[in-house]
Amino acid sequence: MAPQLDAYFSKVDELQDHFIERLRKAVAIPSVSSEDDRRPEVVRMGKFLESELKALGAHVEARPLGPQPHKEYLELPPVIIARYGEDPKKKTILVYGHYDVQPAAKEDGWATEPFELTIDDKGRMFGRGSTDDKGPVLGWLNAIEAHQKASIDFPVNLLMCFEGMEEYGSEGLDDFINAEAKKFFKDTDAVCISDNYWLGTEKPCLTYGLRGCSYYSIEISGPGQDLHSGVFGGTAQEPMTDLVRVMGSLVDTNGKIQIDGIKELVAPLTEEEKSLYKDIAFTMDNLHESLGSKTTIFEDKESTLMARWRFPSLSLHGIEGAFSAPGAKTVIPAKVIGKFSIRTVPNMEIPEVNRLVEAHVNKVFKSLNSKNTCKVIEQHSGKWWVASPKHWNFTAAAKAVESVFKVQPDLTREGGSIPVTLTFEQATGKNVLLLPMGSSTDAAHSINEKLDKRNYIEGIKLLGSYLAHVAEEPMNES
Ligand SMILES: C[C@H](N)C(=O)N[C@@H](Cc1c[nH]cn1)C(=O)O
Ligand SMILES: [Zn+2]
Ligand SMILES: [Zn+2]
Repeated sequence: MAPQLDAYFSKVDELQDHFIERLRKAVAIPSVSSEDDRRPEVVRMGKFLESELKALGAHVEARPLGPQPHKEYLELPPVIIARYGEDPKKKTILVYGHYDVQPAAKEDGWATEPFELTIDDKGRMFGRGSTDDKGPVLGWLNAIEAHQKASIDFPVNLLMCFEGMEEYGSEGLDDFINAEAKKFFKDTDAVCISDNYWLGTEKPCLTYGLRGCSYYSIEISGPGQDLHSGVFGGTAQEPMTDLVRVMGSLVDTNGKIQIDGIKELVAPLTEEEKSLYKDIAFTMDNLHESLGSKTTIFEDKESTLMARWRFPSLSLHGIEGAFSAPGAKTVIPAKVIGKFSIRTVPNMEIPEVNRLVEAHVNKVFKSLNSKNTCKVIEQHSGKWWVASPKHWNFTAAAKAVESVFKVQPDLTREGGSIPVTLTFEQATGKNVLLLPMGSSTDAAHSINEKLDKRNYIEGIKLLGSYLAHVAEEPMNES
């Protein structure tokens, strides 16, 4: 190992308590992008990053994105962009992350307060955003600080782009990235995103593919107001009765999407691709552990990985306007909005998926012969992404994994979505790599989200080591 990396790793170990305190401060800011009344907290989180970056000597700008589409009364949180280093002899790496989080409330079933970082005796650091994506975002800041405190020259110029709306479909960011591609991001040689997870708990991976996500709502309304079911039950057509039928027609218990035409859009599976899955370090036990049960659709790892990475899935998320509190309220909701999303894969095109979804919902609703009104709305869509893992950007990351974890990483795709990945690739024309920090058991988006202390600290080493290897890799584009 290069002596400089050795010194860097030691400094990261020495500073670990300080880095955990930084994460504690970040988790304490409930920057939930999907809740209107939490918007000031999202802005506060952006300001926190801005001041931490300034303290590290980075050039920082908070760029406004204007009003939120469909919610013009709300300003989008700013994108925090920063530059650390401006040496023309060094490569320039653009890193992206998000500082917003999914909603969380103790009543949802959290064992600890979601916005208080709580560390247990196994070194698990619980808190909303710990793994998605505050830990990885702070990882870049921590890497800068460890270089400074170890008096090691920073190996690259670092451009940073941290957004506050990722969990709400990255509203406004595509236009921003396209507008800045030839300005703030013009020197970019490669892009790195740390916002996904290892497949298991022991072996790191490099990720070269993501599914897209198209999110819809179905709005069914009828009565002028909520009704007493004793007075109106049996006399009024009920929106909820229609909605559960329409939602129930979208997907079956084994995850099979029931919308005509969807499966025909999926790229056929080749024999060569099929053979890739058997060598991936992943077991059904890994899945059972992260799932918290054995209620899987498939019994084998190959089918499971394919279902997660290269086939579409449709998930039902919830019903707005429905009675959901404990107890037994005898209400007939007047208007209900069902939410679902489709994870998309090559070669599914967004407009075609939208057309098939709309046709299906309208057909099923019509078959109910209901006098209620039904509308399907596309909330947001992001396209799938698949890149070449043979690029020097991936080679540098693989060497970094070996230097920190002493293993060769698996090359994986991911079931989740990071809509701007493709935007960065297209806008900069450069290779994008996903370099995860967290593990499969981190429960991102769920209750009891956590990041293991080991993943955080070794992850900071990984990010710094990646930058050191990037500096040394010849730039043969492939
Ligand atoms: C993988 C990433 N950490 C993530 O959680 N992304 C979200 C992004 C999203 C939200 N709506 C649509 N896409 C996800 O995959 O759900
Ligand atoms: Zn994320
Ligand atoms: Zn997320």
